[in-house]
Amino acid sequence: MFKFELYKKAKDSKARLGKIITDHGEIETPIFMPVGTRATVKTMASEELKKIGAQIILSNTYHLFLRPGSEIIKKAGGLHKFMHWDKPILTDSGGFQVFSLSDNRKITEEGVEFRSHIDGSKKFLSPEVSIEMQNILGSDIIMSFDECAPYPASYDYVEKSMQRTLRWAKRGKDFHKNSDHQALFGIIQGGMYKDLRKISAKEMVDMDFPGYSVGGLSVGEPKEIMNEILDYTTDFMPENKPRYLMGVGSPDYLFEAVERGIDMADCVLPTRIARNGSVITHRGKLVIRNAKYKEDFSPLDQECDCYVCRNYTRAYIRHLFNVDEILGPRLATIHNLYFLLNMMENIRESIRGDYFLEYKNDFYKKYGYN
Ligand SMILES: C=CCOC(=O)Nc1nc2cc3[nH]c(NC)nc3cc2c(=O)[nH]1
Ligand SMILES: [Zn+2]
Repeated sequence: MFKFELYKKAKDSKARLGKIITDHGEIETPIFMPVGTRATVKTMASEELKKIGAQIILSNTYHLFLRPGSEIIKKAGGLHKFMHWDKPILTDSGGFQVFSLSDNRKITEEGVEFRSHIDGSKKFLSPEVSIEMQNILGSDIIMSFDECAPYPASYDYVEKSMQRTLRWAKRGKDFHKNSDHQALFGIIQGGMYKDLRKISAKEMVDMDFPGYSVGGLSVGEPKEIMNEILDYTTDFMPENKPRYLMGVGSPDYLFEAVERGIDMADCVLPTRIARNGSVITHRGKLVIRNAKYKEDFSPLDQECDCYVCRNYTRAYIRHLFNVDEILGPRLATIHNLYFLLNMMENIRESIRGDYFLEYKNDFYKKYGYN
């Protein structure tokens, strides 16, 4: 099943409190979703993800389509069993990955021909192939096959791309049979052009998807433009369905998205920067390899109660990175994920108690945002 319950709308912004109910459990929103590109949130076992409070994780259809391939996932009984994760999973359509990972691709009305970035072999993705693969993965939320227009892009290019993405969405919806167990989201495109965003949103809403994403953002555009387009677009999205913004994951971008009515977000950032020693704390980001932490026996973040901050010191974690010990990236990943998941819990509390904007401003001041 798939249901979204809207609990509360903030008084001071478009922030809202909700709950998504799926076959594999419930998700309190607003939510941050850790990314597990190749059926693993890098360095994390699924039990550890549960312990730090992850309610839902992402995985990428494009990558799993190439390796291990749909046959093996099918034999494993689907992605939940394959990776031993029994909570909700969201998979992408493969669109964004094809456009960002493989070169010499050819986009036609039918779909996208491309060469695998692994072995250069010819591959083809289309709305139907993408839905079929996501059906095999068995994820609880699946995405329409779309084109994320590059930034910058001409009005004409974005208009044609957005119209094709609408036709692709319709084909995917008609092809998808398992909608009681796998909710197919529509993806609103339209680049940085408000009139195209309005058309895309209205046409997508007319197709009556159970949830919607705002695509084509966080692609290098200035933050102000992203916020303006996002604020404009969410006004055309139904209140009673989840709203998902892809590719957003630093504290400020998450606050700004929630403030503009977003319920779900994902990003590789917190786990990617953790692996090279960048740690998110309440006082800003710190680079743990820095020599100044050599004899600093305090926790990564004084105000964090995660497993790492309760048991390990900056000096020790700096040492691990300094000698390239694999425990270093693991501890930094646990902390960064916990930090964002816990921040989202605090955001939900602040909406519940009608002090979201105060919480945001306090957080920004301490973090050192302008
Ligand atoms: C993974 C989620 C499911 O999304 C899709 O199946 N398609 C899709 N993914 C995106 C991912 C993005 N990441 C960023 N910045 C890091 N911008 C993004 C934009 C899109 C987009 O327009 N479409
Ligand atoms: Zn911590």
